[in-house]
Amino acid sequence: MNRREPLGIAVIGTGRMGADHVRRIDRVINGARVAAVVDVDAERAKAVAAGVDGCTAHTDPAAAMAAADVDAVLIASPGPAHEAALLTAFEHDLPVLCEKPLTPDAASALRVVEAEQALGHRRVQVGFMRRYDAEYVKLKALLSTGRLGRPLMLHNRHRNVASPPFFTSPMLISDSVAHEVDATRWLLGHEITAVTVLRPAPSSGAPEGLRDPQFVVLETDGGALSDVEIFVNCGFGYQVQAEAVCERGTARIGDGHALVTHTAGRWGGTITQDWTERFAQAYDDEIQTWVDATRRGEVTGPSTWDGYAAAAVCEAGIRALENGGRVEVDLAEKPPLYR
Ligand SMILES: NC(=O)c1ccc[n+]([C@@H]2O[C@H](COP(=O)([O-])OP(=O)(O)OC[C@H]3O[C@@H](n4cnc5c(N)ncnc54)[C@H](O)[C@@H]3O)[C@@H](O)[C@H]2O)c1
Ligand SMILES: O[C@H]1[C@H](O)[C@@H](O)[C@H](O)[C@@H](O)[C@H]1O
Repeated sequence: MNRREPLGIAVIGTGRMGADHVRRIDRVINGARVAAVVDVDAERAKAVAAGVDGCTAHTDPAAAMAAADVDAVLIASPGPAHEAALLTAFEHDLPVLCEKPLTPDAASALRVVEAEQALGHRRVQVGFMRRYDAEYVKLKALLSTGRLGRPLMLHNRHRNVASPPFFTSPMLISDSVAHEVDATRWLLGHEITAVTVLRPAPSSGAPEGLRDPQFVVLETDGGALSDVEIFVNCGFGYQVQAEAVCERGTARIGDGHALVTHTAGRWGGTITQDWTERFAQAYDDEIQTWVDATRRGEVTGPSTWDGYAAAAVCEAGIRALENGGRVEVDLAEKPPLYR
């Protein structure tokens, strides 16, 4: 498809992320418009549609996808609703940007992989936006030059101010560490083969019963280790940091030192408070890249396979969290469509 018209996008789910993507497509992105929004909460869908010229509001994803002016779909409903929306998009053979996680577990993610294979071509980009963040892109580029030698370890820190009320202990892995799982696979070009989850005493700042923080160790088929401190009720800020330790040096991102102040006997800066702030540019670049590729008739970026691989690693991580110890990742064979 080499399009002159702006791409008409249906946004499924108009909560925090979906509404932000609607604003982005409407005001920031070139070559696209929000043609329809969908939410099981009809009032929410209507309120979001009301702010966008020519946008219709729906409660049923299938009705929106069948609309004549819908050319592509952005899925931003909760993870458990993704599989149904993806399969409906495949019925209409529509290009999709699906927010992470692709689906919440490996079996459903594999069903999506199989359904896309049955179509015979890639249709999905998964919303692992770190691949579009300027700092992650620089780190990846540096590692790719080989100047620092072979990466031996990655140290990751992922901290949220507070978790939402529905957050469970396994979701620290499937919803949050999923980002580091993808970043590790992408930065190193390795598959993750085993996961160990260590459980320090929960923070008194975490809701009763939530295992927060957790310390996750990922082993890769290239012999590297990637550790992740996940702490979703740290209380003070949104921090995402990564340090690569290589044979001849280290490289670190995410210190947030863009602006440092010195005043009244102190020095300091500010800490971002959530992902919409920290990754604003990454989301813009992610969606623009998706729109541009879709208008050229191409599919780029993290694939359904990447979404499945992350789900399989997270599933092993959840078993490691529940039973303690180390759990090997059970990964299906990679189909030719994704090689
Ligand atoms: N990439 C990132 O950094 C990032 C950040 C936050 C959230 N997310 C992802 O975005 C997605 C949405 O998260 P959120 O924080 O916006 O959640 P949210 O709870 O704020 O919003 C979800 C919305 O989807 C609606 N919904 C529920 N089931 C639906 C269905 N079957 N069809 C249509 N709408 C439905 C809900 O009514 C709600 O309005 C999740 O997959 C989440 O993991 C990604
Ligand atoms: O769904 C959100 C989102 O993916 C954020 O990027 C992450 O920092 C949060 O931990 C997670 O709950």
